[in-house]
Amino acid sequence: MKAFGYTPALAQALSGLPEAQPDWQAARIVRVERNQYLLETASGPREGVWPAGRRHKLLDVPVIGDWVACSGAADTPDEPLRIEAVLDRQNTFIRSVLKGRRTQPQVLAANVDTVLIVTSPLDWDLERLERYVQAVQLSQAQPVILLNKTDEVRSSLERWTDAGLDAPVLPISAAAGQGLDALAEWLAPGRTAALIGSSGVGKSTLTNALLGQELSRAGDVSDLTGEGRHTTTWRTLYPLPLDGPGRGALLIDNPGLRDIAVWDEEGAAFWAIEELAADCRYSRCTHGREPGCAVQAAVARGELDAALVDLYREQQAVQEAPRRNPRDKRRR
Ligand SMILES: Nc1nc2c(ncn2[C@@H]2O[C@H](COP(=O)(O)OP(=O)(O)OP(=O)(O)O)[C@@H](O)[C@H]2O)c(=O)[nH]1
Ligand SMILES: [Zn+2]
Repeated sequence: MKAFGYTPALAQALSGLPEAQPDWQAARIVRVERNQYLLETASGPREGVWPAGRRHKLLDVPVIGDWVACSGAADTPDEPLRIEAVLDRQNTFIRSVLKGRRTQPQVLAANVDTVLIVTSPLDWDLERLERYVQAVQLSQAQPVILLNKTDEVRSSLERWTDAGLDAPVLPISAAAGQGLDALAEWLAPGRTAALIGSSGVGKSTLTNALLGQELSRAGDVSDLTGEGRHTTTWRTLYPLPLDGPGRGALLIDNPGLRDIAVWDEEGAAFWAIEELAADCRYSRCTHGREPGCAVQAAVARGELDAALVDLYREQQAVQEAPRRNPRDKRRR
């Protein structure tokens, strides 16, 4: 599991869960399709289930890249493991989705170290790239810009590589396999990377170049689930070959995450709010006027935009409204 990024801190997080049982084990979610999960465990891949009907917060559903605690006897390898809890996330990538007339956050991936922002000379948009670099930094991941299709460029690349972005700009050609060795600095065994970029910039071509093989995605997924080609809801975490330019890193491929248009600073900031909320005095803090609110404290310190907090609170209110009982006692 070390190749999948397992660390002693995760073992501690698991045993530190208040409800942890001695037979629980850690696993990483390497494929998600609707409610079906494929897990990487210490003894290899296993199917996993997230029990339906469980009460949970919207952002607590296991997603691709998550580390989870699972129960299930090791001597019944054909039975899916039961996902009991999501272990503390290093970060999450969240997008806003429209539910009715409101937007609400949806987690796309967790525990991403490096975000490869793919662009090309034709796709280049400095302001948009600046926004994404900032969003990636906010989520504590490292942004790396890949300027693809440089095999088509005859002039000097300086106007792109020296554009003043707060992230490295690596000229590559995914199609010709050029420039990929420069990624070595960010890709290593146990490190997780995700690809984002507009349609047509070459993300699939790059994924194939890093994997060293052509992926037939629909076929790949139906192998696991028996579902057909119409399926488009897969999310996968691929271990890249050690001897290739991906150097044994893990690559998350998620159609939702790829679409740069739907993924924004707002999502990254929501992650920051969730993290801060763990330190609020009340476990059901709404981050309004409660004493000891860590979120409002961050606003007061100027570390968090008050408007984003308002937006977040609005979305939480909508999401929690049906279950909130006014007589519920506040828990510490
Ligand atoms: N010249 C050149 N063409 C490339 C390169 N990489 C990709 N292409 C071409 O660009 C087109 C789009 O590539 P894809 O890999 O499908 O792009 P994508 O980002 O996955 O696109 P979506 O699936 O729509 O998100 C294809 O025709 C590729 O052959 C490159 O390095 N150089
Ligand atoms: Zn609070």
